[in-house]
Amino acid sequence: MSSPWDNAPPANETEAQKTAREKRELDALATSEAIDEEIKRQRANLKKEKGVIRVLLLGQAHSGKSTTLKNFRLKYAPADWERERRSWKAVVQLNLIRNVLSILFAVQAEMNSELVSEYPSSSSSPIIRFTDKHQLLVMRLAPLRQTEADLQRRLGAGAEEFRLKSPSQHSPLDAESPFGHSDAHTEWAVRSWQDALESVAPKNQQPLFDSASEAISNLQQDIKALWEDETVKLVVAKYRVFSQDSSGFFMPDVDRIATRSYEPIDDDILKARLRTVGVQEHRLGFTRSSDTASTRSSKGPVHAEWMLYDVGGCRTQRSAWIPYFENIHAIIFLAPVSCFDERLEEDPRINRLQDSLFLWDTVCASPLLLKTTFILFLNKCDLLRKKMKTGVRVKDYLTSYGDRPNDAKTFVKYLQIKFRDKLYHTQEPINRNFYSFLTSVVDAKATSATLTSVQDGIFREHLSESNFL
Ligand SMILES: Nc1nc2c(ncn2[C@@H]2O[C@H](COP(=O)(O)OP(=O)(O)OP(=O)(O)O)[C@@H](O)[C@H]2O)c(=O)[nH]1
Ligand SMILES: [Mg+2]
Repeated sequence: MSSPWDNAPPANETEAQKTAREKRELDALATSEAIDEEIKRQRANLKKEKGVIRVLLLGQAHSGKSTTLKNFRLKYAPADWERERRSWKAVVQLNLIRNVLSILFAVQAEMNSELVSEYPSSSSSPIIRFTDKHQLLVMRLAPLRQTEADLQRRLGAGAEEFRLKSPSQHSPLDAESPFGHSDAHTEWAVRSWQDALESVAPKNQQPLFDSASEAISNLQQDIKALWEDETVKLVVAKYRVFSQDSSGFFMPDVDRIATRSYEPIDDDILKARLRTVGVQEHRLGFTRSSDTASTRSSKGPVHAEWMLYDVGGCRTQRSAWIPYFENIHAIIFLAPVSCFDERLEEDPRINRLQDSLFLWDTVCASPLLLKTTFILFLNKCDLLRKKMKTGVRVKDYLTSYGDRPNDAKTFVKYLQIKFRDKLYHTQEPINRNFYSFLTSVVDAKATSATLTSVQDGIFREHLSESNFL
């Protein structure tokens, strides 16, 4: 197509025709410039998108992936963090209600067993005797079941507990086969973490007097009485109500949380448990001065965009990870170290630490990830330290640990080497970028320092792909 400037104006052009032609030409020029601008903008966007550093958070369910993501947002996206703060209220309330209902479940099971047997289950265990007070507490707290159902409906699939179907023998990447069919897609189309939070976000800045807050605050004293009761404590210990994982455990905070005006503090948000369903994308922007960004750069401030992908870690969700392996710059792999004596929720025959090691093996062996930076978080060190003090022996669950000292420090060192060796031995000996950290990602202060190192490491490795301002 010829440009409006190609043709000379006709010789017999009138003044009116000349004005009209010049207007047409000016319009055409403006349109052409607008198109050029749009192309330039799109190119810049494309370049920007190309410069995005993509980071994938991997690990089994409950390993701490979403909690790590929360730490990234707390540190690098404080405005988003503040905007979402009040939406976490519903999640914390749901976690607290689940704590109460778990206790009630155990109390009722014990009450029923009292009816069928006159004898305590073991002669060494203390005798549990209920009174009318306990019957009354069970009755008064029963409406929390309805509140749980309401909150769960508002929060969506992430708020649903995992339900065991039929465990079968399979690879750690999938319920059926590493790359084949699984029931992941049945859970795929549900709402994301952000959608879930938006659905419960307060519509204005006024305190939220919703029905859940009302119900919980009305029962504050009963919840407290249940938690502090000596007989109930025996039941909680006997049924190991909170033993496997302390995820979303808020019972000691009843006074603060079970009030109408409750607003979550940072620690509550980090502790709150909301299962990730599918894969969720979170964009983060970093601007740093060149001297801290990299020794290789002598230019001004460096701007980088990161896309963090948080995935569901449950076995049925893992096949959804594979498409994200392509073009990924870094993987942050969460391996919870306190779970060496625990079993997978979705397949109770499998030890959780073994599952983490298998999963790490499988991920390291992927040919798509040869140039990817591997960052290992040996997580839940706080829970490991507590567990080791109770005298649980690692070698009873991990025979290869042998007669090494049964303390947290020796054990995490042992795991650090085990994971590192697996990374270096799964492929031809090539230089793979590897960093490992001992973490407790519910500790925001300590995690902040770790994230600075992580950011430095990824920046250094992938600086050429970042944008320079
Ligand atoms: N004490 C302690 N709790 C932790 C730690 N890391 C995570 N948690 C808690 O463990 C629970 C599960 O953590 P998430 O971050 O939701 O786990 P996830 O890996 O995202 O799990 P999925 O979404 O199911 O794959 C949450 O309640 C966290 O607060 C830790 O280092 N120490
Ligand atoms: Mg998650």
